[in-house]
Amino acid sequence: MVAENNFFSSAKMVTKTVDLRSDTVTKPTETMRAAMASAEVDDDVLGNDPTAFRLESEMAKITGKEAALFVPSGTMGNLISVLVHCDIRGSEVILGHNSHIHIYENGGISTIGGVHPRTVRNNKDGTMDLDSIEAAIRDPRGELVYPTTRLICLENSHANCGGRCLTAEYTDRVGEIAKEHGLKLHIDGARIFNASVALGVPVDRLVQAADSVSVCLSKGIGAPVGSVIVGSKSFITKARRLRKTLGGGMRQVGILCAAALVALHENVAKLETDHKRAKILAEGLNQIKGLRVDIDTVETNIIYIHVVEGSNISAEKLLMNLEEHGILMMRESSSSVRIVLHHQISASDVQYTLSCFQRALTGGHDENNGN
Ligand SMILES: Cc1ncc(COP(=O)(O)O)c(C=O)c1O
Ligand SMILES: C[C@@H](O)[C@H](N)C(=O)O
Repeated sequence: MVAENNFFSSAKMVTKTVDLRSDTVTKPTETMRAAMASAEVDDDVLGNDPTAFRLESEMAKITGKEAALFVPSGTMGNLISVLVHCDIRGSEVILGHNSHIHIYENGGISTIGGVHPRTVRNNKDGTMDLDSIEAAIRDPRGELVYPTTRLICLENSHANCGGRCLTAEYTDRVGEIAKEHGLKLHIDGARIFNASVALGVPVDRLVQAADSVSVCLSKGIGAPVGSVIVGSKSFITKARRLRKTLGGGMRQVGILCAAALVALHENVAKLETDHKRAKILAEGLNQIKGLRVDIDTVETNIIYIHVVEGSNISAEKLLMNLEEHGILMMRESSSSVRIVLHHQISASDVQYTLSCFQRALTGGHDENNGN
């Protein structure tokens, strides 16, 4: 009977699902599905799929770069970019110790590209100290024993630093350091649109100093699949070849690019609302005993929530309790969880989430289910 009671009580608790695991969880909208169904397509390996070409042309214009290339994922976008810049054995890339490329991409730049990572500590705001970057550049006089630095990578907005935004001025300074030392600069711009909206700075200005950028279409702007890398024409020519080598050349890819064009046209404008709702949710969570959120670090759509010492629940248990109410989130550490907002999270979802947190933390009764 207990099992049955548990079943009924847990079944009753899930009144709706609020998926806050990531901004990668969005489902294609009806407009996207209609665009996919009617997309003009052709073989994008033998030539240029016309819809892919439209998307790539638009992304080159938005980012202020000469050319662009659609790729299946942000991970492949970063991998191709690093491997194009570091095409000589013994190359080394300077990147953040907390960067997505270094932590969440299976070390692909090393295992596939033979590129050596040299990490510099990320500050809480996603930057790396300029003097630390410069100090990490290998002295050419040590070429007998050192790898050769060829690339610096930044990430904007910075996912693991809570979606913090790098300013154009900071990026320009890193670009100057790269140029002074004959290096290239790549930006993992998975959420560059979020940074652009949060800072009120156009994307092309934010990435002006970069030789290449990988922009995710499947994150904040809600396309079902894909990323676009941008750079010079010669960079994109090399990237296209490497995409094929890695198995990323797809045929009638316009079906996916059609949805991405809808995302570009319809969802960039929604990012400001995502950021406002993130702020409202962060401020509400910060009022709940047992939780701590550093409100000032919530600049875009990502919130890190710390379960403080002395609270009556662990991060694991909190995730389980919330999941019983249909609230899905990612565990960040033994004492913290992550929330990512997106255009399919409504204002009422934010209020429902806050009420579920309140109940989970205070063991409060669920007024809807009387338990
Ligand atoms: C900052 C950042 N870069 C790159 C990626 C990789 O994108 P994908 O998941 O499409 O491979 C992600 C994933 O969400 C990300 O958050
Ligand atoms: C988990 C990570 O790989 C993914 N990029 C996300 O932010 O959800």
